[in-house]
Amino acid sequence: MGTPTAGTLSTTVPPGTDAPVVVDARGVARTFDGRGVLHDVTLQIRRGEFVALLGRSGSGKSTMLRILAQLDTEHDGHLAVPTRRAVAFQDSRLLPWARVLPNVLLGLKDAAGRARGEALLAEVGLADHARAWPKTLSGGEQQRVALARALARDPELLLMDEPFGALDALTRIRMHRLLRELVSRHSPAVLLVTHDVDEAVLLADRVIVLTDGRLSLDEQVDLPTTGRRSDPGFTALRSRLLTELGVGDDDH
Ligand SMILES: Nc1ncnc2c1ncn2[C@@H]1O[C@H](COP(=O)(O)OP(=O)(O)OP(=O)(O)O)[C@@H](O)[C@H]1O
Repeated sequence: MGTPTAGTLSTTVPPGTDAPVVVDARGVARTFDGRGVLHDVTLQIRRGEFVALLGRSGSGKSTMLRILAQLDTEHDGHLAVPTRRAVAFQDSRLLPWARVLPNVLLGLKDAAGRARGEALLAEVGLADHARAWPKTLSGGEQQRVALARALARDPELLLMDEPFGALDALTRIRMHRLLRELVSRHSPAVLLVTHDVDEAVLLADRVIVLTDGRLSLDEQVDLPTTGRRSDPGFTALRSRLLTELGVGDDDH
């Protein structure tokens, strides 16, 4: 159970969870031009755990994600992450000169990988768009392809940075549903960076908050997976998180 604290919080896993640790970050710190952006971040994520990372703009969320993705290795502290990891960003980053299926299969060399890629494209409902060019797809469809591409790598760790940030509200709801299905089927550990408190509480098993580069809250989401929004605990947790982010309920 997490408790809001002012200083650095060492994150722990729920009691009784004995799944192996897939992300082990201890005392991670990052400075840019002498300015501290992340300070002493300690975070463990276990196999199959879905963690949402919230924080105000500039709190260091994307910096943390880039470090976990090892796109940024210029940090201090200890970090262990699995080799099999995948990243999805707000823009789908599909290669414009390759059709949809080749985008999903990019870098997958063996037959099993290619079969997994084709199956994933079907799972995101886009098998009939296999030969389409990315630019002919809607934003939501492009994100579905990006998800298929990420999961085709059979990642132990799926890192997502505001993947639904540019989508309209209805498409976002459909993407939430799809992501939940995909994650329960493929069980990667997930770190989802989001601005959206509702998205975090709807999707995650655990929510963490970065405040000025420090983990300031770490809380299990103890809510049923279906009908979550209508559970009384939903509003309570949402409200605690908004307070932690410095936004009153009335402002939202
Ligand atoms: N490559 C960089 N060079 C210099 N400063 C950087 C660099 N990357 C990030 N920063 C700074 O680090 C701080 C945290 O940035 P970061 O992108 O991690 O925040 P964030 O929480 O993801 O914000 P947002 O929600 O607005 O995307 C910001 O002040 C940003 O300007």
